[in-house]
Amino acid sequence: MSSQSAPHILIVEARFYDDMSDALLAGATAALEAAGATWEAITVPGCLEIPPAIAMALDATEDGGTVYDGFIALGVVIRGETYHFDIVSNESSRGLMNLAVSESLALGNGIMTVENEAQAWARVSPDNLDKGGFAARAALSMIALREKLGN
Ligand SMILES: Nc1c(NC[C@H](O)[C@H](O)[C@H](O)CO)[nH]c(=O)[nH]c1=O
Ligand SMILES: CC(=O)[C@@H](O)COP(=O)(O)O
Repeated sequence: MSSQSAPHILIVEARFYDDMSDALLAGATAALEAAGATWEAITVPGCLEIPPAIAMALDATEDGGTVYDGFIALGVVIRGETYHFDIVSNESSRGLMNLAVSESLALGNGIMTVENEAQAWARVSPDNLDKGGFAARAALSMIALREKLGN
């Protein structure tokens, strides 16, 4: 991205909880639009699918597809009765971190890993902790950093 053009962001949202996903997306897009960034969003079933979706987008870019200056991962993981919470939480985070480091991605991680719905709502709501907006601002900050570093 040249310093004159607006950053273009890919939002990958896991709509496991539709209403909470709406809140995260509202916060993230409000932050992007406030910064003058453009964005597009794709949806995956759950947070485990977010890292491979980003990898697919990167592959498509290499094949002449859309260039994304940054990425935002949005989702909610709520602990249930089994170890699956740990798998979904830890593996989605590991996948995102592996991609971000290996591909030098400007990535904001807006995946909430919480114990219950009350904790989730406090974090997804744009008029509360607004973690969707925070993830968007993190991605934008990393784009600016990458520009400053010259790559
Ligand atoms: N329990 C939650 C999941 N589980 C689904 C996985 O993310 C994945 O889609 C499935 O294992 C098929 O590969 N996903 C969430 O995003 N949030 C949850 O609370
Ligand atoms: C985080 C999850 O995968 C969770 O929703 C699954 O619930 P459970 O552990 O009760 O199967």
